[in-house]
Amino acid sequence: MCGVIGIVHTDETLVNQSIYDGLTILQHRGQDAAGIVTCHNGRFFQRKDNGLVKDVFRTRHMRELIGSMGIGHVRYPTAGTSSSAEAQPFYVNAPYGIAMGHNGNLTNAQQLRKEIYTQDLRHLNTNSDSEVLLNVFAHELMQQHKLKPEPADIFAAIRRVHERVRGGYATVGMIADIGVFAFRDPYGLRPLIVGERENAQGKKDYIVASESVALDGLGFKVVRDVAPGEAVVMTQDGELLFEQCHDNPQYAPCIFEFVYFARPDSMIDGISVYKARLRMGRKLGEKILREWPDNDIDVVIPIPDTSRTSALQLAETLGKPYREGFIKNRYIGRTFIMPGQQQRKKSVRQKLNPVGLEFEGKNVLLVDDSIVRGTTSGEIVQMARDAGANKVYFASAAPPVRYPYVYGIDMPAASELIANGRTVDEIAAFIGADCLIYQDLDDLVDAVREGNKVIPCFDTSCFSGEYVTGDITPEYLAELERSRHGNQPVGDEPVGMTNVGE
Ligand SMILES: O=P(O)(O)OC[C@H]1O[C@H](OP(=O)(O)OP(=O)(O)O)[C@H](O)[C@@H]1O
Ligand SMILES: NC(=O)CC[C@H](N)C(=O)O
Ligand SMILES: [Mg+2]
Repeated sequence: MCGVIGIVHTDETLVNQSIYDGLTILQHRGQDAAGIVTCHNGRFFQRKDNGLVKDVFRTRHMRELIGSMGIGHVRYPTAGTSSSAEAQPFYVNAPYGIAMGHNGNLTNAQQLRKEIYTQDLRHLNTNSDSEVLLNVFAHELMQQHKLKPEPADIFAAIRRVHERVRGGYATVGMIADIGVFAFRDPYGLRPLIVGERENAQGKKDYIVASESVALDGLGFKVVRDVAPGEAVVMTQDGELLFEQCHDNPQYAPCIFEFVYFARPDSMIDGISVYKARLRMGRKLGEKILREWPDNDIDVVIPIPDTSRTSALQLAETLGKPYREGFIKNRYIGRTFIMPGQQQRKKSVRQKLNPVGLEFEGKNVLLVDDSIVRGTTSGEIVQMARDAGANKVYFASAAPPVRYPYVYGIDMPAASELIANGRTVDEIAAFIGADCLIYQDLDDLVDAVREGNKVIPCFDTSCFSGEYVTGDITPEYLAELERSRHGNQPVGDEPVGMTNVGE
């Protein structure tokens, strides 16, 4: 899950610091690479590389990122490789000069790649699906045949993008000397929200970002979420224009954003992530009371960070004490989005350490938001036992993850998923828990949907195997598994156009 951001300052103050700060707020969506492109007098200025935001941008880079509008990206690779050549935003010079950052995953990238070479006569320099998306957009904008594009031309090009592209995409781009634009796939799989604030000159500055927390942190007020299939253009002249660019959009946001990805203090599609997680905890607690009324749980312990919110409410529902039995090393990031199983496994032990007195002689219920590869749960159950727990029970606020995810979360191989082909008892045995309780899918959907009943459904593909885009075949999944199993080694990098002279 990557994070995207675009800002236009209409009073012409520099935008670089705002984008940097926004990317820092969105860091939880991607820890592998970061990039900023700004625009000044029709020229783009770019800095991108592998690393966290604080490491990629030094003062010398920030000084050179001039201009009052810009876009930024934090990356968690889900296609291509983790090479710095695939850090975003990407850039093409024709037409006009366009830079673009993408959150999501295209499911017809291979087909588009061929079309781009053979029909559009354009060049791709990396294995990234985001570079594909940019080139489709650029080609379609070129087809409008304008010396200077109007917002209507940008919307027309995005309409064509929706016709050609399949998959998940929340995209933020910038056209030199024109402005920032953004669009969301016709299912709204990935989140995207627009905000505005008054600047010192009494004019409006505009922002578009993956999550509302970025707006909060930078002092912007929410205008609204970008609707599925919709696009927004924010010009340097101070215009903010929305247009629906798809004939048949269908709201089906990814439910995993609410389970794990998004920050709890974000609002996505009108739903408070925090409240959704509280409801997940309550529903899971009610299930435990229903199915195991005479349980002998002494204490509820969350596995930091993400499960804290649901674990708190679960404990309250059970009427059991909630204790912070694991202390998280604040300098270690999210393990699930790290590339490579070895790094993920090592990081769990470095990241979490038990407080012995919360475990000694007790029957503990450990709560996590989800169990995906079982990297965290396997290690944690053992740590609880080593710390002296009597019984170790485990609860997951999400149902078993049994199917690959194809719209922008890196779980491409069914064989990597601990719940694939295993019963709940087998999973419990695998992670070494005395008992394992999963949330039911209907309860998860209800917990999220209660926040905004207007949303008819969610993409629940990793739990249900039902893919909302309707184009995911067993052959596609087999090829995906073959190409991405275990994450591609960085040594397989394509030779991309990298930053030089740093
Ligand atoms: O079964 P697994 O493959 O281990 O994946 C699931 C775990 O990974 C995530 O934690 P992560 O450390 O990424 O982030 P967090 O600190 O936000 O909980 C998630 O919250 C689970 O704890
Ligand atoms: N997590 C994402 O949104 C990834 C975007 C894009 N597919 C990439 O791999 O760079
Ligand atoms: Mg976690």
